[in-house]
Amino acid sequence: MGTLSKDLRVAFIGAGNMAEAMISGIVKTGTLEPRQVTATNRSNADRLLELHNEYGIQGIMRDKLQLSSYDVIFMAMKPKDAETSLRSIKDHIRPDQVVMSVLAGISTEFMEDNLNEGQQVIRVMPNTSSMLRESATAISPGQNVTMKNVKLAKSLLSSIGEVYVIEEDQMDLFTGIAGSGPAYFYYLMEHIEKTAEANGMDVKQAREIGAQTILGAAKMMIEREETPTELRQNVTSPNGTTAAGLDALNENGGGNAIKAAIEGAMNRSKEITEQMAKVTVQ
Ligand SMILES: NC(=O)C1=CN([C@@H]2O[C@H](COP(=O)(O)OP(=O)(O)OC[C@H]3O[C@@H](n4cnc5c(N)ncnc54)[C@H](O)[C@@H]3O)[C@@H](O)[C@H]2O)C=CC1
Ligand SMILES: O=C(O)[C@@H]1CCC=N1
Repeated sequence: MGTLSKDLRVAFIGAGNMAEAMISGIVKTGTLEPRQVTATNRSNADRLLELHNEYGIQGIMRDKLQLSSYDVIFMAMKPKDAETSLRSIKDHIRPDQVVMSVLAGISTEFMEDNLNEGQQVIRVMPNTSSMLRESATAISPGQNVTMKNVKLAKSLLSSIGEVYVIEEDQMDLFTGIAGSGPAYFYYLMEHIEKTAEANGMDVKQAREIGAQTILGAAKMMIEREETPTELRQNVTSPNGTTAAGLDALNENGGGNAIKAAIEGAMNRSKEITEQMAKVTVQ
């Protein structure tokens, strides 16, 4: 990916978990210098100071933020605050500035409807592994965005992990798999720890062992040619321990639970889109 300009300036509106994960990835990889990044929120000055102390970035209260001096403006508040926030920025930005939203369920159409005609927008779905440069991030460009700014988005976001340009109608599914996905693995880990502890192992040791096992399996799927089914079969000896484990997983609805989790998150993303459309119509 191309080198980013030392003059590029990026603002995060909303300074919560997702903004921090992205800021950490962007700054700690040296992709942008801390002076190029600003975070803002409505009223929590302590939080802005915390981000300044940790990453060296600027923390500026929302009413003091000079929006016109940023090339990229990340919307990183909750989806319910999207409409008010978009409307509050629309008359303070130029069409050549690009608004990138990480908000689940907020469509490029919704962004464009709540900003001025011709505004460049990109819908982004990262995950919190951005913090360690391991996000799986999707982007879907809006209708006014230039190729130059799509390239800029790819360069900037590749500093926090892998970037996929996808059709926007796949964004809800992507959110179910990757945006929400880390939580499924943390939930899995919580159960590994509980089970290990109940069977006499130290929790800290169980966490290390479980995490190394998840990491190893993820690397096998990325680096090897075999399909997940082949990889699973390679672990599973006839009448062995894995077969017993997988039988128990299936008897307890393991496969269905994974499908339900992804579709549950996907459907919630669609529902947010529908709810927001109703809000705008009223
Ligand atoms: N947490 C995650 O794993 C992911 C979150 N997202 C999206 O990121 C967004 C933020 O999520 P989190 O960081 O987890 O939430 P959070 O609750 O940790 O942070 C939200 C932040 O927005 C601020 N805020 C709210 N309204 C504002 C306004 N009008 N102006 C300025 N700041 C405002 C809040 O003060 C807070 O700092 C959500 O829309 C979510 O869909 C997307 C991908 C993954
Ligand atoms: O739970 C949520 O709504 C956000 C979006 C994807 C991950 N976290």
